[in-house]
Amino acid sequence: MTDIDAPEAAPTRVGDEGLDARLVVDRGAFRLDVSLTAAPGDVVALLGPNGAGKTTALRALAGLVALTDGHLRLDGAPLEDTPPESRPVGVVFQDYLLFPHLTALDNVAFGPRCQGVPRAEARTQAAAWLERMGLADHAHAKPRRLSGGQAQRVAVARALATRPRLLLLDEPLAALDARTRLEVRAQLRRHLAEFEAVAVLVTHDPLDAMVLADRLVVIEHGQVVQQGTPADIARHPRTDYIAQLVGLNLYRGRADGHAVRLDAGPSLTTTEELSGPVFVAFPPSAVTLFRDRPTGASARNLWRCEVEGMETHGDQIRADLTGELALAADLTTVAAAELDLHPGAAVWATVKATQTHAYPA
Ligand SMILES: Nc1ncnc2c1ncn2[C@@H]1O[C@H](COP(=O)(O)OP(=O)(O)OP(=O)(O)O)[C@@H](O)[C@H]1O
Repeated sequence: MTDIDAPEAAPTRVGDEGLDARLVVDRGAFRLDVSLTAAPGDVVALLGPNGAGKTTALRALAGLVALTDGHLRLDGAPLEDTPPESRPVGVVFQDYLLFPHLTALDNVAFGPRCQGVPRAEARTQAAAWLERMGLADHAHAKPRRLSGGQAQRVAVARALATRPRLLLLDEPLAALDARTRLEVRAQLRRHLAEFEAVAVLVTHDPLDAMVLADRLVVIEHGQVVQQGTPADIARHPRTDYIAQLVGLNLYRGRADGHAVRLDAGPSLTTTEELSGPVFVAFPPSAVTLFRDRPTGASARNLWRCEVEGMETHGDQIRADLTGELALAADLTTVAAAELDLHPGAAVWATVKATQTHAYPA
């Protein structure tokens, strides 16, 4: 076909390379309806609260639950009717599910063996994967002799050894203690960066998602509520769940120049000049609290509140406030003691316009 014959507005076929899916799954009263596209090399994190549907989405991609509706294409090939074991998909489960009676090497060789690779060749490939994962010394260890971090890497090697076109990771770091997690997270990031096909991971942990993924897809109640780069989402959260996740106070309102009339009641002054529906966000650390109405302070961004609850984070205290405006405020334990903060205490809360950030809703 010449260029002249080419249809002018041919839609870009995302699905020809990489993942193109609309996953509709009914589970009793719950309906998952999530569209996902990703190019080879992309690492996508599905993030969301408990029961949002993340695992259901992953299981639908793996073929472990059937689609009620929608489609699933990988590199242009429809997969809806392909049984799980025949899909070019590698899965790393939360608890790794290594075969306890096989060595690390044989666990990893298992995948290529199932694909018909002769035994000796499968073991050579497995040894190379373990070497890449820094596990050459543990090739002959059984899973019970491996640490959590090592078992996790064997599970990743096992999934990668089948050369999947789609790698699925279900809470890949959840079983690890905090210190191991830090180390394994960094290693996993490197391996995912080298992986040339699509990777989709499910996590509760915003830090895992932000470190490991190029793109976050946030799911709530079975639907995608926001997607974008981690930086985008952290800057411009569009739901309460995401705002909490990234540690911001978030409000909806209507802007008229620098003034935003919040849906929650009061007005707020921002540095941005906008008009129409907006979000306004600011971090809890931007809030200053007073017991008495600050004298000489302008009435702008000053609200009468009451302390509803307090939580300690290291030497910081996060106070949850209700009243004219519900907000979270961070202050040092010293400041909290000086203010004699306690649940039920009446306070004045203020935030500088320069510390707020408004963006179109
Ligand atoms: N086997 C099942 N039968 C019926 N409903 C189910 C089944 N498994 C999950 N659900 C429902 O589907 C919804 C989504 O569950 P899912 O496990 O996908 O959420 P999730 O986002 O992975 O949650 P979590 O973070 O808690 O693992 C929930 O409301 C759950 O009750």
